[in-house]
Parts: sequence; C-alpha cells; structure tokens
Amino acid sequence: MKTFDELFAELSEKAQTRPEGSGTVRALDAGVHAIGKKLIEEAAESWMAAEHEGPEATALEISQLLYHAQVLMIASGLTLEDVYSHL
Ligand SMILES: N=c1c2ncn([C@@H]3O[C@H](COP(=O)(O)OP(=O)(O)OP(=O)(O)O)[C@@H](O)[C@H]3O)c2ncn1[C@@H]1O[C@H](COP(=O)(O)O)[C@@H](O)[C@H]1O
Repeated sequence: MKTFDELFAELSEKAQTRPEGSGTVRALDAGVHAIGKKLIEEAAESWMAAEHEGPEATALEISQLLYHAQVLMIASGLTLEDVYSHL
C-alpha cells in the first residue's frame, strides 16, 4: 500500500530515470492526449463501479483514476504543491 504522495514520488522518479518496462514511461511518451483519454475512461469506470459494482470495485477504479491524474500532472510539468495550492 502507498499514499498519494508516495505514488507521485515514484512516478516522478520513473519519468526521470525511464526504466525499461515502465507503463508510466510508455504513458508519458504517448502524450497528454492519450493520458487524458485514460483519465476519462477511469473516471467513467469509477462512476459505473460506484453505481453498480460496490465499494471494492469502486476503490480499485478510483485508484486507477488517481494514477492517471498523477501521470497527467507529470506530463504537464506540475508538482503536488501546484495542485494542493488550489485545495
Ligand atoms: N497504480 C498504478 C496504476 N493504476 C492504473 N495503472 C494503469 O492503468 C491501467 C488500468 O487500466 P484498465 O483497467 O482500463 O486496464 P486495461 O484497459 O487493460 O489497460 P491498458 O490496456 O489501457 O493498459 C493498467 O493497465 C495500468 O497500465 C497503473 N499503472 C501503474 N501503477 C503504479 O505505478 C507505479 C509505476 O508503474 P510502472 O511505471 O508501470 O512501473 C507502480 O507502483 C504501479 O503499481
């Protein structure tokens, strides 16, 4: 298990070091348009899970939504502080 901040640190390091086999590196190389589509897909899956599939499936989908939101942040050159400053 990891926190939101720990995942962001891990993904930021992957973006820097670009290890082979990283899905994050692949996603970043695919670009903002492709990342945005995944974000929308996971948002829709989160919504459907919440309506029809129960809390466990909803938690899984939301974790994927958060992951793709972080990938979009990194692709956009944003830090956690940039986003937290709006909370
Ligand atoms: N938390 C996640 C995570 N959540 C979601 N995903 C990605 O989002 C996809 C989920 O999408 P779907 O369920 O729609 O599955 P899918 O349609 O079969 O996926 P694709 O065909 O679109 O890849 C997964 O296949 C992953 O590619 C994640 N990929 C990575 N992480 C974590 O990110 C870290 C870095 O990962 P790597 O960059 O791959 O090393 C690790 O700690 C991972 O646990």
